[in-house]
Amino acid sequence: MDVMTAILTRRSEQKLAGPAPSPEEFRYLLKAASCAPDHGMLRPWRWLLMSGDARDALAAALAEDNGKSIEAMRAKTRRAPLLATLVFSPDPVSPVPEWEQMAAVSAMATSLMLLLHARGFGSIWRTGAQLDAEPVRKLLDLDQPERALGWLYIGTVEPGRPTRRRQAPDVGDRLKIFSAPY
Ligand SMILES: Cc1cc2nc3c(=O)[nH]c(=O)nc-3n(C[C@H](O)[C@H](O)[C@H](O)COP(=O)(O)O)c2cc1C
Repeated sequence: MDVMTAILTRRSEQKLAGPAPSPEEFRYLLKAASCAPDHGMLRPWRWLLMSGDARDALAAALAEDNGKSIEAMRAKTRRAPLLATLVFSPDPVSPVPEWEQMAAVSAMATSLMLLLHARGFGSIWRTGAQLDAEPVRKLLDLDQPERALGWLYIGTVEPGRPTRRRQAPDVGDRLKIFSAPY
């Protein structure tokens, strides 16, 4: 799949079943995604993969935080066979400002989503108010200044579902050709 097709046909997928990439395949795709632009090549991120019953530990942490039932939270964490938590691990002493480090994480994550899509996997990046909840931080073993940036839900879109090719928006009003005032 060429890059233009990958970009125009990738969509956030709510309904995802198996199969999901194996840890080895995820690692392979991540290696490529880590070639995204990254000032200082700091790679200020890490991923935590959860599948099978291991997803229930996150459900328990979410339930502990919001007081809802573990079953209700399990229904969320089991929406895809692979749950990949994206952790931002900024380098606090680097001369590269934190916002640039965050931008590098976003570039890597977008590249990964496109690579997953090109390989036949669907994904959606989900966030929410509970990312900073103490039980979640504890489960993910987050140390300051780390913070979770969300979960990539990964799996396979149901077979036969038509592609939802995007109509690329007209962004002409966001573009100006600068001409020097002299
Ligand atoms: C940082 C980030 C956080 C997101 N959080 C959520 C979320 O919590 N729930 C959700 O349904 N989608 C979430 N999304 C997905 C967007 O809603 C989705 O990309 C947008 O609607 C455009 O749809 P598309 O990805 O199919 O083009 C998130 C996307 C990004 C980049």
